[in-house]
Amino acid sequence: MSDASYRDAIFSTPLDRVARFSFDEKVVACFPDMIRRSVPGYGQILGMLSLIAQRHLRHGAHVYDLGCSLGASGLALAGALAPDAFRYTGVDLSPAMVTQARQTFADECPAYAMQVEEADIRTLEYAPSGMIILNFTLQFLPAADRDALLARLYAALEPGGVLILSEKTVDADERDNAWRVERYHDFKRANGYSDLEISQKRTALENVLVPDTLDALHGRLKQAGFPRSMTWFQYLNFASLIAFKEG
Ligand SMILES: Nc1ncnc2c1ncn2[C@@H]1O[C@H](C[S@+](CC[C@H]([NH3+])C(=O)[O-])CC(=O)[O-])[C@@H](O)[C@H]1O
Ligand SMILES: O=C(O)C(=O)Cc1ccccc1
Repeated sequence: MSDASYRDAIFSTPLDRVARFSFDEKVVACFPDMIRRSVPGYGQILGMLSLIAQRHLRHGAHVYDLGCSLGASGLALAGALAPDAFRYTGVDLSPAMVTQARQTFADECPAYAMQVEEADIRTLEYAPSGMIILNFTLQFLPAADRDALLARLYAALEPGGVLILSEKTVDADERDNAWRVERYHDFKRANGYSDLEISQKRTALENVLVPDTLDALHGRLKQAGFPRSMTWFQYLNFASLIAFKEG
């Protein structure tokens, strides 16, 4: 069964050497469980994405979902909007994610215009769009590539378009950061992860997921050309921002 989803147990046994985290077949097989148990507010962010789309998208506009993984944002949009309300392009670099996302759209919403491309979002040629979603993706790019991508996305947005940027964040203040990270680990423990799983995943994500501060994220958006951005959601060290291209 291609769309079976398993409980995330990737870091549950002691590993001699913890490899860098990667979005491979093993992660794909348990990804829905992993992201739901590891990202505070993930479901609420997806729910709000479709309400934001309903308010901001002109009828028939194009939506990009960059680093779409299994296409959860696309499914949320298709669950709330009519088939002719939008056209969707999900983009991901992981072949295993792309294969599974395509299958999910074919099974779950065949009447909708849902495309999935296997590509690097840093080099893709962008078509004009009304909404661009970066749901926990920018954090995986080398820091040096982030501003250039955001500037290209600003250019691709139509006047009146919006960018949604969800990210794990870090606090500039060390004590605040320690408190938030400790409560995040409590959140993971409450969701069934052991101390070993928490610690090995933390090692696997070192230098792979490099979080910015909220201030740095707003600064990047300004630098990219966005005259206005807001943090519309925050839960511990996870946040979602909206940036507007005035039209
Ligand atoms: N350069 C790149 N180009 C394209 N894709 C990339 C690149 N780098 C990483 N990715 C892809 O970005 C995704 C990040 S997960 C997004 C969750 C999803 N948005 C969700 O709402 O479920 C975040 C997480 O797991 O925390 C992975 O699928 C990578 O393959
Ligand atoms: O689990 C973590 O520590 C996270 O930061 C969230 C996450 C979720 C899914 C893949 C990678 C990171």
